[in-house]
Amino acid sequence: MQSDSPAAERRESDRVFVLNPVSGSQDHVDDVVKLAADYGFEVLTTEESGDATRFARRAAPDVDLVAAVGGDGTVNEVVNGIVEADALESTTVGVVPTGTGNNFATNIGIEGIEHAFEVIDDGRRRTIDLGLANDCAFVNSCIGGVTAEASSDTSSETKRDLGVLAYVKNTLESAQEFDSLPLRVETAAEPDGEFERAWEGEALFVLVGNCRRFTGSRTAQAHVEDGLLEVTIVEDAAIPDLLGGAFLEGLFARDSTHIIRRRTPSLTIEHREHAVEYSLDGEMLETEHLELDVNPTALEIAVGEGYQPNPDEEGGLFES
Ligand SMILES: Nc1ncnc2c1ncn2[C@@H]1O[C@H](COP(=O)(O)OP(=O)(O)OP(=O)(O)O)[C@@H](O)[C@H]1O
Repeated sequence: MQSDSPAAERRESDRVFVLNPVSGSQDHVDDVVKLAADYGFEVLTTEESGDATRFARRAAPDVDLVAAVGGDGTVNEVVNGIVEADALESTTVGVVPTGTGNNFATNIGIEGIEHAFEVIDDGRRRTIDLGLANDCAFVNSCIGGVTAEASSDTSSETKRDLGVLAYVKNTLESAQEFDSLPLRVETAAEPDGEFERAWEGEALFVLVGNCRRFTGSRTAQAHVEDGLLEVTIVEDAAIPDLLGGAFLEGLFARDSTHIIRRRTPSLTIEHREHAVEYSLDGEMLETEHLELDVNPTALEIAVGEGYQPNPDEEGGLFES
């Protein structure tokens, strides 16, 4: 395997922290740098978007662990760097939550900055599923149909309380009219022999969760070691329901005629006319044809004591 860094340039530490100084409220840099020095970990600070991927790609072949210090977007960049270095098997990912939403960190039981250092130092390790969208990796979710403008307008408080539903809520409240998406979504057969299915129609949003479920409630974490993605299609026809005063969280939590849920190891999403903007853990990807897969239990992560692979043993709302 080829490495970007010459063998002579061995790292100072076998754990490298990739720090995004502009994530979240941006007041975490001094604390993180001090903690890293106390623990003897190396810190690489990003200067622009894309640096976290580059730093992780270069460091991964030489180290045991690369930690993302930031929010979900930084985790996504770091994981993609490790994938590009072809170093998934030998690299653990740590997460220090200094972002705005920190959904992934919450899902894996990381409670704060100091806790993250303790977990990275000697906490549990688990291997979780890794989502792939047209060969780009994602850990939490892939979302189509929620506009980038809506994302940037959403307040941090709403984002923290509702996660991705905050964007949906914001879009519904601010948009004068909705551009529905004429989509065809094909979900593949489950490993246990369930047959494949296709859905075709006008969608408002398509939400695909690996470590994320779109109920907006306590069980917002999906089963992340089952080799499956949880797909939620919100049909255009759901708009009157969504605008009719129904609590968004409640609507997503129960069955609805216009909300389709599937669990599948892979799927394709096709737009009949033009490219759609998808958000992979908050990082944008524009394409007409999206292929989504799971690389089962491919990503080793440092998890907190509160992490549960399967948050609800009952399986809940999803059909295969
Ligand atoms: N030094 C930098 N300057 C500008 N942008 C950066 C820098 N480093 C990283 N980025 C970009 O910042 C973006 C946001 O980062 P991130 O998602 O980690 O934080 P957040 O949006 O505050 O948190 P969350 O996604 O959890 O709500 C990412 O797209 C990343 O590429």
